[in-house]
Amino acid sequence: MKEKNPWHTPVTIIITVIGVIAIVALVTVAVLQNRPLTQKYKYGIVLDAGSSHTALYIYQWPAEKDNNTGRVEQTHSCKVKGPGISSYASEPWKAGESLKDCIEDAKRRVPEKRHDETPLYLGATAGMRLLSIEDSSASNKVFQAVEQSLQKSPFSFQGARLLSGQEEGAFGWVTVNYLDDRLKQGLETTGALDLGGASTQISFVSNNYDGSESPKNSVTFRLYGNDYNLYTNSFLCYGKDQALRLTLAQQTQSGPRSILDPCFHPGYNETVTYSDLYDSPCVSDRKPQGAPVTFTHLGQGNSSQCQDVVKSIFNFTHCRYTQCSFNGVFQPLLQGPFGAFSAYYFVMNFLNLTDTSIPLEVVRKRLSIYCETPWDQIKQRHPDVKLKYLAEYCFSGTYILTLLTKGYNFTSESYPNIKFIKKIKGSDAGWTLGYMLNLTNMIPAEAPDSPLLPHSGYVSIVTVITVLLFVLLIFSLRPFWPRCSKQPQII
Ligand SMILES: O=c1[nH]cnc2c1ncn2[C@@H]1O[C@H](COP(=O)(O)OP(=O)(O)O)[C@@H](O)[C@H]1O
Ligand SMILES: [Ca+2]
Repeated sequence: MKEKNPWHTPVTIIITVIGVIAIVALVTVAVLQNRPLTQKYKYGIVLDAGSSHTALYIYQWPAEKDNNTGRVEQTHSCKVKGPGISSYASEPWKAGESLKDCIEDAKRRVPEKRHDETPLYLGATAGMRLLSIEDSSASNKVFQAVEQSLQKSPFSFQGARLLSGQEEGAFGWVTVNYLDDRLKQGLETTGALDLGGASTQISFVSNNYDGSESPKNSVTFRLYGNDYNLYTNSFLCYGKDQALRLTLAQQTQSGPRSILDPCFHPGYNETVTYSDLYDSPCVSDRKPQGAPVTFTHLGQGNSSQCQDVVKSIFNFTHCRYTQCSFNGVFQPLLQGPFGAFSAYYFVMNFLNLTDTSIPLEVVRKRLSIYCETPWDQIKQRHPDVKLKYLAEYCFSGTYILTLLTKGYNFTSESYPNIKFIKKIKGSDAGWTLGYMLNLTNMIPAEAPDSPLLPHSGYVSIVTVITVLLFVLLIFSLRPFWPRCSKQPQII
């Protein structure tokens, strides 16, 4: 005789069907209710008005998560055509005009309905610092011109201002550590080395620095519940373009008609106007009297002499602190890893020297071979590179190595702690992101509460618990199950 399967009784079938429907309904509700809301983004725009050029950066972040780390990313950048805004001192309105193309570009990149709520900032660095020293009324006019132009944009313009060297250094450090997710996790931080055209910044956290020695170099932050005591210094006139002026001024003090420059390739030959060379507050007080109108700048390609010339622009004679970098500026002991960006990266990348596991001695040797290569050969090898950049890479490479080792005291042992970087996770390393995070209060002082589980973990746990409850329910109904007897049934 056939035994009747107890699972096939109407009661169990009904319980099972209801149970399955309940599970599906429960999980669906749980998933839908807690699903991350459809990704709506917010945007922010920062214009970096550097000494050599201006660049516009667009950042975006999920609208619901303003307070979470590692969520703001750069989606686009636009390079403004022409020179930096400080070059428009004699025709300020052109500084405003120059920004228009990149603003038009940004209007297309940011969804139209977000335009009026998107903050737009302009920060100017060392080029404008120099102009404000040289001619403060001209610098005010340039700021007025760019403000007028940016106010016309549909974005929420928050002002154009001059960043202090301290801010430039500190925001570069915030950017690097934010993008590396080091702040929220309270990890050891990365120092920031920024080389511009007119100034250069060094910023790092050192355990034996509490800010009491040379307070002007100290910036304190409380970020995500951690306190940071940052050392930062900006050297005005030690960006690579002004540093080149310093070495040329050094070589033209007697007002010669020509100089044989060890930092330029053999065969290099250009005419330079004295008034152009000395047209910067970094060198203007040293203009030789009675010099001719021009001098001939000849290349010699002698690396060791180039190192000597470059070294001579640093002053190591006085230090009223326990230790100094150069020019009497306090610097605590170097500590931890460093990210070196902007012109550090451009130059070392061109020279194929970004790999810092190559011993410093080998790096120096390769650079000297490069510097000694005749100018004609260099031009032939790099027909697509802008001649102004190409002519200066030997000087710039030598300057970078001298600044790092003689200036900041990196050694053969600590050199590998430096990484030459352009971008971190798709965003450019530089002060702009840190500046925007600060002005939009996007990094909280205290750690935000985070959900216990990620969304997927939450869904899995809800599902498992529901299934378990259902099985328990079935078993708890056992007394009501139809008897399943082994005895032959009477039909
Ligand atoms: O492709 C490149 N090769 C070499 N140098 C570059 C390249 N792009 C930018 N630079 C240099 O990077 C530096 C950027 O400085 P910036 O304009 O930000 O000045 P600042 O930070 O001192 O105000 C300038 O010296 C510029 O010439
Ligand atoms: Ca810069």
